[in-house]
Amino acid sequence: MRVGCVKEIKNNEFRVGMTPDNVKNYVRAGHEVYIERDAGVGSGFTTEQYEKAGAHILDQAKDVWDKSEMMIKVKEPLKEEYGFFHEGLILYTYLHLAADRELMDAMLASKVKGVAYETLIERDGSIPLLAPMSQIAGRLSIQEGAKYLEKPFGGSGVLLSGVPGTPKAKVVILGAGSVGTNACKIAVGMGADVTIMDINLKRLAYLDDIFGARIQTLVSTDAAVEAAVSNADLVIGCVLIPGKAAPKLMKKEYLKHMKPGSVIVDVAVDQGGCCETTKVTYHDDPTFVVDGVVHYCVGNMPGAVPYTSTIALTNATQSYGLQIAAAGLEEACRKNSVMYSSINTYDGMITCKNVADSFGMEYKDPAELIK
Ligand SMILES: NC(=O)C1=CN([C@@H]2O[C@H](COP(=O)(O)OP(=O)(O)OC[C@H]3O[C@@H](n4cnc5c(N)ncnc54)[C@H](O)[C@@H]3O)[C@@H](O)[C@H]2O)C=CC1
Ligand SMILES: CC(=O)C(=O)O
Repeated sequence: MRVGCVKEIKNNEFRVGMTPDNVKNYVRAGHEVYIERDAGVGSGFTTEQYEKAGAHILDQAKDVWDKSEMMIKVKEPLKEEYGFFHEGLILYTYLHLAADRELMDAMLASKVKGVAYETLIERDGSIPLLAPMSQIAGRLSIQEGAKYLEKPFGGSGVLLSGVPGTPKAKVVILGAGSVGTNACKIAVGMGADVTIMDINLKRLAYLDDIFGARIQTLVSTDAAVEAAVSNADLVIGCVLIPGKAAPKLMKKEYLKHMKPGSVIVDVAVDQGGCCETTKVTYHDDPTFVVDGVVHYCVGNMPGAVPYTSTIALTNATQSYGLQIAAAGLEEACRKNSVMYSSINTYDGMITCKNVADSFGMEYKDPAELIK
């Protein structure tokens, strides 16, 4: 298969979809790989390394898109890239379509086969292509939250750990999945007073086993969320229903009961966010204030640590990518049926139920389309 990888063009996005090591493995498997010049420099990989690994280097992104039967990216394509779509192209990347109607319409119109990292669900319920970035975003969420609690950054001036004789900061984490668990780990490590909430009792039991008496676990109900966040210094929003727009657990009215200068990091912003007041921000201007509460809503948080993120992401994406390249998307799904869950658009149809439901549109079962 002809496989391509372009430089990411999202604001302050330095990750790349393939490393030189990945290129080597695709080439070894008999595929042709096309890389845009300088695609990997932000992550520390030179064009010479890609060339040495066996890639064809092209100067223009358009040429890479044109050559590719499968495009391996990190972030959802931006408007400037929609014109490069062509019928039958396999687009293997994060898509987050429930939060991006325009992208979905462009993919349907051009009959792109959209394979979304974030909806590939393994038999045990895990989301292996989302997990590594969730681990990173979860850890970063506390780092960023701690920074924006500092007075010069608009925060209330609370140190997460406190010091002997002062209160610790109260951190409330909404969602106890990959992001939540990693946020919890760092917040506990930094000595904060941590509460983590979820609707999944098994997840709460797991965290209780891991962290013991160092954290408070709570079932997430409207009343429990309202009570917990009204005392919080830092709220991390990280709930997910794969493919769907995030549920709005944090109502605007709750902000009035929060302390001025407290901080919300809405990691779930890529699925529309779990706060009513969330709007997308970027690394170059990551925060805004509503009712005295600082909001950090960056949709590509791992892009800030591209060296770690690119390696972590491609460690996970390579094996599924190689399966697609070897057999074609259809045969790869027949051989490994979990891959159906990753197909969001196919031949002009929406093939992820939660994406279709988010827009009230028709859903087609990919397993029926690809027999
Ligand atoms: N902004 C960024 O840069 C990044 C954002 N993310 C996003 O973070 C979000 C969370 O991802 P993961 O932790 O990997 O997902 P996950 O599936 O591991 O965890 C989500 C948790 O939310 C819980 N949940 C669902 N509905 C809930 C509700 N009503 N109340 C309380 N809990 C509820 C689920 O039970 C689950 O435990 C996703 O939207 C993901 O795309 C992930 C990585 C980077
Ligand atoms: C999950 C995602 O969208 C990201 O890592 O940017």
